[in-house]
Amino acid sequence: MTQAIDVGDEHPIGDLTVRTIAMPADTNANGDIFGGWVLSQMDQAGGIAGVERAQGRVVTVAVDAMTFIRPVRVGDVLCVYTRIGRVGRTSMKIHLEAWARRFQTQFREKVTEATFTFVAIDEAGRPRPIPSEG
Ligand SMILES: CC(=O)SCCNC(=O)CCNC(=O)[C@H](O)C(C)(C)COP(=O)(O)OP(=O)(O)OC[C@H]1O[C@@H](n2cnc3c(N)ncnc32)[C@H](O)[C@@H]1OP(=O)(O)O
Repeated sequence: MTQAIDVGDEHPIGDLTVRTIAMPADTNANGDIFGGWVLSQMDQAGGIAGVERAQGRVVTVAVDAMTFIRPVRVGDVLCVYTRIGRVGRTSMKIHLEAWARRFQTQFREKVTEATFTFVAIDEAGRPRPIPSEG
């Protein structure tokens, strides 16, 4: 695979957690990809990072500062990067960035960013303490 070229001065921050392709079924009436589809990919990426950090089941409790910066189009490869932020007793903030590698090009652009809060839960769905790292 050829190296991506980031458009502008910014580069992705965090671990690449989800990488997927935007398909025609995910479009809105404008022909662009639904914001909800992108949000869903970010939620899944946050869930993966959250389960790893919390060593078990987590749920999304809040989505903050969701910003849609640029549209995603059919054929773009969506790459979601995650970074664990503040960890509380049972909850944690996960910072997410989604970048689109434009269809059949090397160019990659940041399309969305957000901070999600996940809560670690037990088998009964009740909050449980997040283990310390390591
Ligand atoms: C509706 C849906 O389907 S959304 C998609 C999937 N998500 C879900 O189903 C989650 C539904 N929500 C829940 O099950 C519950 O709200 C739970 C289990 C997440 C939390 O239950 P609560 O009774 O609110 O727990 P509690 O008040 O003890 O809070 C637990 C932690 O979450 C944090 N928290 C609760 N609500 C919020 C919020 N709106 N924003 C940020 N953090 C929050 C608390 O500060 C606490 O963090 P800490 O332990 O690190 O200090």
